[in-house]
Amino acid sequence: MRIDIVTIFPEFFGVLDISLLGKARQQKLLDVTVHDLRDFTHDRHRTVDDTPYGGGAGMVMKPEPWGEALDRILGDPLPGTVVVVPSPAGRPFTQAEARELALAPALVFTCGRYEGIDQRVIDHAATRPNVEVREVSLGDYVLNGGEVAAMAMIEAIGRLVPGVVGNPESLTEESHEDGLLEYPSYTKPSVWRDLEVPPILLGGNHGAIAAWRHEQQLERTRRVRPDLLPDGLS
Ligand SMILES: N#Cc1c(-c2ccc3ccn(Cc4ccc(CN5CCCC5)cc4)c3c2)n[nH]c1N
Repeated sequence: MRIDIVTIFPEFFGVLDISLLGKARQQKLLDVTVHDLRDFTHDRHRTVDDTPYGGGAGMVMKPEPWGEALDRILGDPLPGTVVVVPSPAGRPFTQAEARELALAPALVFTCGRYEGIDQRVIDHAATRPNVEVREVSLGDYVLNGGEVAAMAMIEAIGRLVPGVVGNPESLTEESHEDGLLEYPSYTKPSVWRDLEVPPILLGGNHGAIAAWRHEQQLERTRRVRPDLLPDGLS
C-alpha cells in the first residue's frame, strides 16, 4: 500500500521510521512519503494560510498550495485511491473503516492546520477520477491540526495490511474487531502483590477459557461501552 501525507510539519511523521510501521516500510509492505505543503508555495514567505472569507477568528489554509500538492500526488491515481481528510467535522473513524482502508491501493492524508483547509480543496479532490474523498474524525474533541489524527489512523490501518503484523490471529481478538471490547490479559507471575491470575487461565481447558474470555468481553462491554452491545445483549 502507498501512503502519502501532506503537512506543514513533515518532521512530525519521523516516528513512522521506527517500530512496526518502520519494519513494514523496510519490507516494502508500506510505501510512505511525507510531503511538506510549503514546497508547493511560490512566495518568499512560503505562505499557506490567509484570513477567512466572512470573518471569524483564526486563519484558513489557502487552496493553491493544496491544489498543486494533490496534482503532484494524484497525477495518475491508482483506481480506489482514497484521500483521507482528518477533520473535527468528519465521520467518526472506526475499526471497520480501518479494515476497509487497509484494502485500498493508495491513501493520501491531508493534514490541515489553523482553522482548516479551504473547502474547495476537498470539493475539487472529489472530482478527480479514481479518487474517493473521506472526511474522518478521530473523536469528539478538537485537536490543533490533522497530524495526530492521521498518525493514529495510519497506525490503525497499517497494522491491518497483510504481512505487517506477524501473527494475524492476534488481530482478531482485539477490542472492536468483533464488536466487543477485549478480555483482560495476564502473564507471569501467577501471583503479583497478592493479586492472582484467574485460576481458569492456569488450567488447560481451552473451551472453558474461550467461554470465560467471551463472558469477560460481554461484561466489560456492558460496563464501559453498552452502546457497542448487539441488540438483546444489553
Ligand atoms: N480528525 C480530526 C480532528 C481534529 C482536527 C483535524 C484537522 C484539523 C485542521 C485544523 N484543525 C484545528 C481546528 C480547530 C478549530 C476548528 C473549528 N473552527 C470553527 C470555525 C471554523 C473552524 C476546526 C479545526 C484540525 C482539527 N480535531 N479533532 C479531531 N477529532
